[in-house]
Amino acid sequence: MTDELRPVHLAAHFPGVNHHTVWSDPRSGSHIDFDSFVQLARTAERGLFDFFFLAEGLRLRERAGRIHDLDVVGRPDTLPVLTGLAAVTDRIGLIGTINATFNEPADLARQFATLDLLSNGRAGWNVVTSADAFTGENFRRGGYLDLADRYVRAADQVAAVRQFWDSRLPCAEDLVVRHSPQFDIRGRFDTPRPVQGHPVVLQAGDSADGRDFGARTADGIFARWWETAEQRRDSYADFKSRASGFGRDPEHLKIFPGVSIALGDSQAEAEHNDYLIRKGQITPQTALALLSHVWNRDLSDLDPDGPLPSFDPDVDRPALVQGLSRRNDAGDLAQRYRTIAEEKNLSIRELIIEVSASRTFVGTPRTVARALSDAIQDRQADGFILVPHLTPSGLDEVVDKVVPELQDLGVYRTEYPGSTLRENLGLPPAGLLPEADPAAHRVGAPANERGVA
Ligand SMILES: Cc1cc2nc3c(=O)[nH]c(=O)nc-3n(C[C@H](O)[C@H](O)[C@H](O)COP(=O)(O)O)c2cc1C
Repeated sequence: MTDELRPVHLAAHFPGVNHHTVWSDPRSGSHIDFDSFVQLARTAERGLFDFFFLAEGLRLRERAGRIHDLDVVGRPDTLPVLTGLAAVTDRIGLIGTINATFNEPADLARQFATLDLLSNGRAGWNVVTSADAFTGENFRRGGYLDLADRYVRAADQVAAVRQFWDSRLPCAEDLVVRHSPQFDIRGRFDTPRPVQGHPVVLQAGDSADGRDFGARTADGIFARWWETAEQRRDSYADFKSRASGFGRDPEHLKIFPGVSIALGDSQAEAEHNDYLIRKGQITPQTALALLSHVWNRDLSDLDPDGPLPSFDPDVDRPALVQGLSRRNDAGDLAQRYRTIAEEKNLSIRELIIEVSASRTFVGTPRTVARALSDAIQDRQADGFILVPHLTPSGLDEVVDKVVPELQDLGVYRTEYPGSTLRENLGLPPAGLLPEADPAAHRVGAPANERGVA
């Protein structure tokens, strides 16, 4: 890799509860069969991606009290899937999104330590707060936790989990004690220490509190990909300066926005393909569902090929769509939609297709590789989480055609540089690392063998 150029990192997002999949494409496969997870993860590993990524949706979305019939209907639980993938992959990182709101530190610490052990140091946890009461109703405590407390608990949760990871084998010295507003723990950890010391922690959540939490605590951010280059630079710089403000080296906080790629043999063909993909994603019903979310009104009776509604969004009533972050900027967004629709004479569906374009890199493998690299050199991101429009074959072309171009540009690895996810991401060691001597893990080994002073 060329020294002066910043490297491009890539990750693979397995599509979940969303409208990214083009179901009308005959190549669309199952989002539930384990074979689909295996195929996508192995493709990403062939492309030397840093990690395979699973988002989390703990409750199917609903609109006006009914299941959102355009979503994938459920999916297998994150950690068992990643654990299964650990057995059929060798080098790629495995990052799972798990909320910090409804779980207990001892459980999370055991689960991610185990994934790290079984994958030989490839585990990562994407921390989300998912604190809407609707999701919370699935759990023992009901709605649970005001918005204002979400990140208080998340910070406490991650700190407690790391405390467990840092504790050693059962012995008197290693009581895990934590008395905090969220937890009252006096326990012991029964899982061997993670290979990475601390598995990698990402964070997703974009409010000021969310950004502060991520900048203070995480190794990386699953970030939004803003519409303009200036917004992306600002957002990137904001995360980095928050990290510096917390006394951290900003290079140790990696920014990974989620983006898509549409390819063609010429720019014109790529643009045509991109339009077909977005048209396949934004079906007439999806267009109306997305507009209903912004307007906070049920607009399913409108004509998707007709104009935007003349009335304004209803920002005062309870959220119509449950399980999806509410648009706090609905008034401004509706105004923007109107301006674009009027300027370009677009129907509802055409407008939603138009505004969904900003997340996609469109071009030939060569121009897309250059654009990805340019965004990294321009400090808009440190890497990308690629969201394919097809499962499980949606990254084949990227790996076969874009990765070699990135390598040609001198911005992409030709082999994995390390053996752990932390090493491959260029992150420093964290937490207590296990002793080289496996006997040190033996229960009953003398304290000095276990490294306990
Ligand atoms: C890029 C991104 C990805 C997210 N992915 C998930 C997810 O997979 N599961 C989930 O429950 N919440 C997810 N969230 C929601 C956040 O955890 C959080 O609940 C939400 O963004 C509201 O917090 P905020 O006000 O700090 O943004 C995601 C948020 C962002 C910005």
